[in-house]
Amino acid sequence: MKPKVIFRNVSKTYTLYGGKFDKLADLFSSRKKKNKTFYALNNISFEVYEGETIGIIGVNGSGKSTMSNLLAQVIPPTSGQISINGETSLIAISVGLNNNLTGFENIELKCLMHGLSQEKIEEITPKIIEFADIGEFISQPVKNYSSGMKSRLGFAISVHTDPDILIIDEALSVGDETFYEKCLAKMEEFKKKGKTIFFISHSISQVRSFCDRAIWLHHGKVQSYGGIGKVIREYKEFISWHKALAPEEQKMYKKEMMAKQFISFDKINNVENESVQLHSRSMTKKKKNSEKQGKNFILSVLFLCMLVSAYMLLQGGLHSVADTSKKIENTKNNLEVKKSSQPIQKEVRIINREGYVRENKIELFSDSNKKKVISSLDFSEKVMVEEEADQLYKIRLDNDKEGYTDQKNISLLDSIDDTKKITLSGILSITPEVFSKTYQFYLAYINASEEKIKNDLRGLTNEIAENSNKKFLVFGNGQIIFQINNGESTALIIKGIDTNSPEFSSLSENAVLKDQEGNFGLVATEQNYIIYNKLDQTITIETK
Ligand SMILES: Nc1ncnc2c1ncn2[C@@H]1O[C@H](COP(=O)(O)OP(=O)(O)OP(=O)(O)O)[C@@H](O)[C@H]1O
Repeated sequence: MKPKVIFRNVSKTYTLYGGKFDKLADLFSSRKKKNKTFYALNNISFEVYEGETIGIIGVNGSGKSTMSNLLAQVIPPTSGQISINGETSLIAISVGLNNNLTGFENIELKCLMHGLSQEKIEEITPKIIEFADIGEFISQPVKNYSSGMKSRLGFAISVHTDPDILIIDEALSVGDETFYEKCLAKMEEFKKKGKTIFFISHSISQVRSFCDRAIWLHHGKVQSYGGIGKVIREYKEFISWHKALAPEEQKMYKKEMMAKQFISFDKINNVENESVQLHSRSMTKKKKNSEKQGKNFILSVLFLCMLVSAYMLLQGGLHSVADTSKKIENTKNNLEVKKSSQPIQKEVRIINREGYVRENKIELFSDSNKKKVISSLDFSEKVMVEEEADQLYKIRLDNDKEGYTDQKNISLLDSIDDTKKITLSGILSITPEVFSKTYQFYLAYINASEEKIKNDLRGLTNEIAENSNKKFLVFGNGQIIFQINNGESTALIIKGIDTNSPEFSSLSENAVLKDQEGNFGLVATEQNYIIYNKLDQTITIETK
């Protein structure tokens, strides 16, 4: 039988920047910063056949969504070969639907993208609407939908366009039980037709009940691959081992694993400290022995060793790395699983107000225990504060990502003292001439569509995409940049600001929000917010 999907030594790397300002500095300045390359997936190989249902499991950040995006050909691999024989369709909560279009329009658009004729679209639209079952919302813009509704519509469209390969990324986790059962029935129908399904889920019971085989991803590598029973057993063993570690050991383990994702595994294989490997490895590793050790690699290993030594010293010889390994081996027999004490009921206050990040590079945690950092936020990033409990805010970002951060890191927008107003025309002397002479002309294009900016403005010299939703349009010698989010300009960035002038001091004195070090500030004018970044000598202008 011919494989439907083949992955051969596939890797996906990302360049990690310190923050949006670092990225801008790197893109536009001649002084290049040293940014890190991160392996989200490293050297992945497998084959999947017609009619198979493959579960993809792994803890947060292990590479599941990266894998689903590669499968759906939404992103290209950095290296290796992917061969896909058939039409793929990805269903994920935040992917594939255009937020500004209505449910109806999204149906038409997605069907057209799948190459369906107008006649076929007319035939299946009522079926999609019936399956999605979101009532009147079908004629509302998708941005007004709950995540459950998005998932319903996404699933309904995808299964009705009849793809050969269906990729379901956590999309069923937000639906209710009736919808979940309806989806399962549809997936069974798919299986019977001999179609291939990739099912990415945190729910082990869903994966077990539905999949034939599974791939367990762990820190960007295939930790186990094969029959569903075997893979789930190994994964669960790992989870119990990990849960039994003390919080400090968990942190240490994660740090070590992530450090490996920053350098080539080929290099690391030669000197990999076996003591931190998991006890149950079933996959075969390709050994490469003759790699030259580069300077960076030696530094990284030294750094790792220093970290380990420092940790062991601090803990007064708590455990050696070898001990940790033994501990893994003897998890079930010797380790006492720490029982959490009675959970303390925290009082939750509903906030639902917009806020600004008030320090640069604050940590966003995945849950209120603050164990896992999921991203870092830059000064002045706008967030929606949903609730507060125990001086911790639960916040939502523009891309619908949610997380927790300390209350002190966020200023609620309506609590910002907006009275210290200054005018934009009053600070033009600190901006480069190319902007100050015709600033009103440029300002008129904040909130304009990308298309309009490109049509109307001359001198576009560069276009830099940060991801599928966000890009920068660079004009002239790079001093005028429009930030585009989802096809619309959301901010105008001016580079080459004179930060030594008295006008800049007055700008910073009037800041209604400032970071502690005084490098970043937000200033309110009658119509705009101006965010200055002293380090990069930029101001970012947004409309209020
Ligand atoms: N565009 C990106 N730039 C930088 N790093 C990224 C990017 N996308 C993903 N990553 C990183 O790659 C790793 C794998 O991410 P991915 O979203 O694939 O994990 P996941 O297993 O789907 O996580 P989760 O279960 O939380 O959804 C993570 O460490 C993530 O931070």
